[in-house]
Amino acid sequence: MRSWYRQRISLEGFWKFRLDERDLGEKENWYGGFESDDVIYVPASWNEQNPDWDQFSSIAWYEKKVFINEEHNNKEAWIIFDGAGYFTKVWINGSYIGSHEGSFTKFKFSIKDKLTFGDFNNIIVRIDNKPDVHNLPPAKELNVTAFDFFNYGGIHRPVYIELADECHVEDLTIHTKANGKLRLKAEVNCNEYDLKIRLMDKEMNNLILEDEIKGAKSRIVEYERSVNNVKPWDPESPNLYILILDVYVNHKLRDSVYERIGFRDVEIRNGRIYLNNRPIFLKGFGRHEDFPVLGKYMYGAVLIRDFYLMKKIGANSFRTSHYPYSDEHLDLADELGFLVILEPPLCYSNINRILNKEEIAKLFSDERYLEKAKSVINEMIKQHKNRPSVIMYSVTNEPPSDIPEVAEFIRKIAEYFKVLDPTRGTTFASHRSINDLALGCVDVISLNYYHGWYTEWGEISKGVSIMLREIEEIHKRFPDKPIMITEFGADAILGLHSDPPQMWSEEYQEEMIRSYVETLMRRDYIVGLHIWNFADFRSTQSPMRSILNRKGIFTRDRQPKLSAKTVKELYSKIKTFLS
Ligand SMILES: Cc1cc(=O)oc2cc(O[C@@H]3O[C@H](C(=O)O)[C@@H](O)[C@H](O)[C@H]3O)ccc12
Repeated sequence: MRSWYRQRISLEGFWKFRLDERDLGEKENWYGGFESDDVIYVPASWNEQNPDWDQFSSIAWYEKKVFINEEHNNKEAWIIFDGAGYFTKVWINGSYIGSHEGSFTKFKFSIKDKLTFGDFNNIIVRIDNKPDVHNLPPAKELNVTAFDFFNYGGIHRPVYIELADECHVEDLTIHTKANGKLRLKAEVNCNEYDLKIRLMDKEMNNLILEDEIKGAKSRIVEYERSVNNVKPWDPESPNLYILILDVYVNHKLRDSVYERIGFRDVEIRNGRIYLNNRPIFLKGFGRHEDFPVLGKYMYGAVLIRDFYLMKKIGANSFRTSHYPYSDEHLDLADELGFLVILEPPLCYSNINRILNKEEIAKLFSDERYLEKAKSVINEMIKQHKNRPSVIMYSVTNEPPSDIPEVAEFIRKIAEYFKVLDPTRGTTFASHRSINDLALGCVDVISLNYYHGWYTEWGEISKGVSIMLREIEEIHKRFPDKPIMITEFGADAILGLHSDPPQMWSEEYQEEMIRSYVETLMRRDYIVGLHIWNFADFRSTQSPMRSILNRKGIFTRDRQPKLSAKTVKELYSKIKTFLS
């Protein structure tokens, strides 16, 4: 939910910063203000802003003074973090405001009672980024993690103060259909009010629908209408509309919020994914939010480059591997017509590095762990539920679901997704292949394969035959479920060449991607291919990685490797709509 009406005070810029490795800050009352000569920029992770902070994965404090005008007195005020973590605590003017766990979802705290209007206010943020096996995703040490990406810490995404009238919209859920059906559910914090609903084209030139609900008294208002002549949203024509909701009390405007929506249908049936009643093929990438110096912040210009590169290469989709991406990231997907598989930060690729089988079974059977997973899923869906680009949820990445307790966990969270959002399908990225016990719990089977890299290394064709045999076996077991390959690829160091193609060379990566795509693109039960990865990204230090994971077909600074040209050629042969 967004607003042009509410006022926002950006807290982007330089903040005072202090490392607190020994956890002294709370005992020494740093929340009232602290001494430090260090400066940091927000938004961006802390690690690469100073080489001395690069390997720092503990507690750090941020401080910034902000002037709040007298005119905002009596308003509702929130401090909103688009993403910070892992564990964030906030104080204003020495008073504790609240805490939040998790780095990749938006969270906010009401601060109106703590602000001083017409004066400066001191904002203090404490971030604890210590690895922990109970974190989502789990980690034991900076370089011993269940996930294959760098454990960046800090205020990674924008933070701001938002001011609204006491009488305001709390939440807005919008459901649409390609035939113009529009359903809306608003949660309004107000006693008696009128609502004005407007639908406009994306450019805001034409008013398509205007309606009113007079004399509403309840907190929840539902509305349904059929809109004539809407243009459906799809990757070829990503037609967006703006839905505006105004709240009036005694004819006076008190709040106005909006969403950018698209009219589209997604269905999974008969072994296919249908968009607007037409079967589709997902061609694209697993991605990361990762960029030099910025860490986990994706600057708008970098996102623009990424989306134009993805378009140029013929991709139509991506997965938010392995955590929900920023609003800006998904705004561009809505705008440029990318189909998104949205994934929460439940990533377990290397969990056996940090827990044994019994410990894994115990963790995944723990009710508190399930509740924590549900909580982050809830936040993720709340934030991105109205996006036309999001067509499906990947409930987890590479869980050890050959263990019955883990399969049961997946069944429960897949069910929870349906409770929160029955309009979208579910999948999860499995790397247990034929041994996975949870493949039947989701609508689409997604498989990650590295035969030819982690196994059958140096022997691509042997790897491809094994992969194909396993997929065919899975298809036999689940003949009605669509299958997509959510990860396949090989590391390549830019400029490393080899004839014949050998591992780590650009030629080996090119041959591996070509072999996988050419083998899989013509099987009619395969509904998507996502190459791992769009671009090189930073990972944990290990003998398996050379600072970066090099499976990108672009480098970390977005220059093409040899395989980029091949992917363009291959993807041009696959149509988005299969009929
Ligand atoms: C050691 C290993 C073997 C294997 O067969 O698969 C596999 C998968 C791993 O993680 C996934 O693959 C990507 C990669 O290794 O490049 C990761 O970057 C991605 O996040 C994972 O989904 C790791 C290790 C292995």
